Amino acid sequence: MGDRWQQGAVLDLEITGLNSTGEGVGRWQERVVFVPDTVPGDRVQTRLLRIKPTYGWGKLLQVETASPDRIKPACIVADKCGGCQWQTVAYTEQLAAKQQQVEDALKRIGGFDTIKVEPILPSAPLAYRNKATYPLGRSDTQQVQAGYYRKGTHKLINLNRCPVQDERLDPFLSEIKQDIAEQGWPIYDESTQRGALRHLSLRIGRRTGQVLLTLVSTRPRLGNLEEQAQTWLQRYPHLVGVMLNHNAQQTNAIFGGTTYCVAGQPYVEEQFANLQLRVGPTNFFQVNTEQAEQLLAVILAELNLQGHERVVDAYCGIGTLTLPIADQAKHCLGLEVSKDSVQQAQTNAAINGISNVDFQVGAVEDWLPQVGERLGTPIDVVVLDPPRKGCTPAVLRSLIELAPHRIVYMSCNPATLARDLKTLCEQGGYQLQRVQPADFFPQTAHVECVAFLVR
Ligand SMILES: C[S@@+](CC[C@H](N)C(=O)[O-])C[C@H]1O[C@@H](n2cnc3c(N)ncnc32)[C@H](O)[C@@H]1O
Repeated sequence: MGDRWQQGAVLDLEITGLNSTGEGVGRWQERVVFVPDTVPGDRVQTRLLRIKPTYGWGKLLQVETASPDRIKPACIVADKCGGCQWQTVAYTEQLAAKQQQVEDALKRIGGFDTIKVEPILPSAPLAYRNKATYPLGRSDTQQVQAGYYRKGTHKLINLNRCPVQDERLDPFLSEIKQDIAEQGWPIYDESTQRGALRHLSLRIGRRTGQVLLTLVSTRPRLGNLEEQAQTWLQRYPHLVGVMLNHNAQQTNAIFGGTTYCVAGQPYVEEQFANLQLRVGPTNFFQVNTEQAEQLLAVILAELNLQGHERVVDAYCGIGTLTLPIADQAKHCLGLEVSKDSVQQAQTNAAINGISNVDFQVGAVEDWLPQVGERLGTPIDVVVLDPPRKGCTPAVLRSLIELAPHRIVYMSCNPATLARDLKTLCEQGGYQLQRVQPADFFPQTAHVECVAFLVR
C-alpha cells in the first residue's frame, strides 16, 4: 500500500526538520509527516500510523539514506529508551532545531515577527544532569531493575549507566539495586498497586561532588534501612545522606509529601554563582547547574542593577535567582508555593549572609497583588520562572496592575512563554526587548529561554 494518504500507507520521505516534541518532520504532497527517531537530512521509509487531512504521524521503517548529521548514540539503549529523543542527532543540529523552535513560537504564537532571538547558549552535550530519578521494577525473572521506561510504555529498561547523567551517579544506579534485592524490600508493582519501593532518586552537587540518595516508597518504613544506609555511607565517600520519601498516592507525581532523613544530612551542597546552596531531595533545582549559571549571568548583565531596586522573584524555588539578584538590589522578595523550598531558600540566604531578602510561602496568584504593600512601590523588576504551563491569567492580570518597570521571564516552554509575552505586550504596554535561549537539556527537544520586557 503506497502513494496514498491513508493509515498504513508506506511513504518515502526526506526529513527536513525537527519539531518541538522531538519528531523528524518531512513533507509528502503538501502534507506534513512527523516521524520519530529521524534526523534532518535522512531519506526514510515510513508507515502512516495516524492521519489528519493535512498532517500525520509515521513509524520509521528504515533509513534509506542516512543524514550526515545522524550520529552513533552515546547510549546503548537509545533506540528504546523514552528518556532522550535526540541521541542520534548531531549536537549542532539539536541546537539549530531549538533555536528554530523558539523563533517559531515567538512568531506564530506571540506574533513577534521582528524580534531578534540571540544565538542559543550551548551546553556540554553529555554527563550534564545533576539529578536522576529512576523507577524501580522487577524483570520477568524477578531481578530488581532500575532505569527508564521504554518509549511510550511503562515497561522498564534496566540501566547501569545513563550518559546524560553526571558520571559519578552511575555506580549508585548499577549497585544499589543489588542491595535492594539482598534486603528483600518489596518493589512496587503499578498493575497490582502492591509493594513498596517506587523510585531511586539521586542528586549530586556538581562542584562539591556530594551525593544524596532518596528511596521513594509507599511505606514510611523499610526494615533494616538504617543499617543499610550506614553501609552505603561507608562504601561511597561522596554520599552525604540517605532519605526515604513516603508516597502512597496513586499518582504520576514522583515524590510524596513527607521525607525522612535516614542517615547523614538531608541536602547536598552546591556552589552556584559564588554562593553556597543547600538543595534538598525534593526541592526544585535546575538539572543543568552550569547552564543555569550562564543564564543567570545573562540576566544580571541585562538588568545591570544599581543597588536601589525593589525586585520580586515569582516562582523562586530555593532562591537560585533570588539570592544573586538580592546581592545587587535593594531588596528581593521570593514567592514560592513549596514550603520546603522556602525553608531551604531562607537557610541559603542565612548561610550566604544575604539579609535583604524575604520569602513568602504561597501561590503567586495570591501574593503578587500584595507585593506593593509589602515592599513599597514602585516595584522595579519582577522575575518570573513558572512551570511549563506558564503563568495563569490571574498572575498576568496582577502583573499588569503592578506595572513593574521591567519583567524578566524565564521559561522551559517557548509556547507558553510566547503566549504570556503576547498578553503582557498587548494588554500591559510592555515591549519585548531581547530573548536568550539556552540549552539546559541536550539530547532532548526541551529548551530554556529568558525574555526581557520593558514598560
Ligand atoms: C521552574 S521552577 C523555578 C525555580 C527557581 N526559579 C529556580 O530557578 O530554581 C518553578 C517553581 O515554581 C513553584 N510553583 C509552581 N506553581 C506555583 C505557584 N502557583 N505559585 C508559586 N510557586 C509555584 C514550583 O514549586 C517551583 O519551585
